[in-house]
Amino acid sequence: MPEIPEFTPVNLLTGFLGSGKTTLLRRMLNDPALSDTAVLINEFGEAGLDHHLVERIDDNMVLLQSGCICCTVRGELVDALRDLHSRRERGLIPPFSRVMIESTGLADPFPTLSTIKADPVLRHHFRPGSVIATVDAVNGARQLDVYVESNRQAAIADWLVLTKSDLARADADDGLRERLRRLNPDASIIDVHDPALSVAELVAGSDATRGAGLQSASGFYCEDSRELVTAAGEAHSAAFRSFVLSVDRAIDWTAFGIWLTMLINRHGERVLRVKGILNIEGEDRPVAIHGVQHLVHTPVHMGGWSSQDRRSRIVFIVDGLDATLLKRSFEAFAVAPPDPVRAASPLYNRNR
Ligand SMILES: Nc1nc2c(ncn2[C@@H]2O[C@H](COP(=O)(O)OP(=O)(O)OP(=O)(O)O)[C@@H](O)[C@H]2O)c(=O)[nH]1
Repeated sequence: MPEIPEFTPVNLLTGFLGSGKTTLLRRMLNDPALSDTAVLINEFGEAGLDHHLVERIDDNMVLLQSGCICCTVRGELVDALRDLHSRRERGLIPPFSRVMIESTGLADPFPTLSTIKADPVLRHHFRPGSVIATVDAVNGARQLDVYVESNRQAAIADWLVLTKSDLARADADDGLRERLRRLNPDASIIDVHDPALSVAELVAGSDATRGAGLQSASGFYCEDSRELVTAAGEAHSAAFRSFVLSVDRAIDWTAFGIWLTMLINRHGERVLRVKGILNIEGEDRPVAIHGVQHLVHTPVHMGGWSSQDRRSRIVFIVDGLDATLLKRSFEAFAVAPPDPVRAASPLYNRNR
């Protein structure tokens, strides 16, 4: 039975879209040292997938959806934390001694942490814990150039965890580290593949560095989307949109692959994130797909379906792309048509 601290630390796992937050969270939750962790997952989009991708769904896991934790769903965050505390007090859920929040890839960490300190109930039971920010070694430099959210996340972190160094050019890592060091000299920088990385240390953090992070970030503000100012101070109109494509029928893998490749080749810069759980023809298990701008990760077979709902769902977060056109092209090219149509279609007979 874990010891319940007087003030339960609330750790924040932040980092830009697709930078590896859920992957790191899964690793943390698999570590016995962190088994007594309640988890709040916040996603920017119409349909959250991360709680499926973590492949752990229980009473100590809460999904905060349909908005960004630092602005539109801040009230939901307060309610969720109060509810977790109340259910723990009444013995309705397994006791937990820390909370981990995985924020959206667009969230400003500062309002989330200040919410915990400002709320009249929460501040008696919880305290801000360490902030862990994942930074993608492939896309991170460009994201820092263009998206102010990425700078805010890195500036407030106690730990900057470099991800995807295995996919990046060897020299990309040095430049990125240097840049992160200038942005946040107090943070510890570690590569996610470094054998010395201890997830228990990540959550321990230090009050001293956290205080510095909070102050340096206090001038930042959050907009859920739309008009933003870049780190360089230039006006930047970022039309972030999130939408989900959902399909009842099984998807033809070849047709889908061609469609996705064409989309990324043409519009990769503007596809900030694509992630999906797909029901592929001839496969019993769901397949998870991930893309971040021009980088498409190797698809992964998941353990199994978590419910009877076997629809494919693909979440997009785009910057200035027309969702209607994208949906139309998806339906035209990527969705497996019913059998009689398929038989007559050269596209769907390819590679068979
Ligand atoms: N090769 C490699 N792939 C990684 C690494 N970290 C994450 N990925 C992959 O990157 C993709 C996105 O990872 P996620 O963990 O879902 O990223 P995220 O930050 O949670 O994404 P959002 O919640 O959408 O912002 C997945 O395909 C991961 O398997 C890494 O260090 N190396």
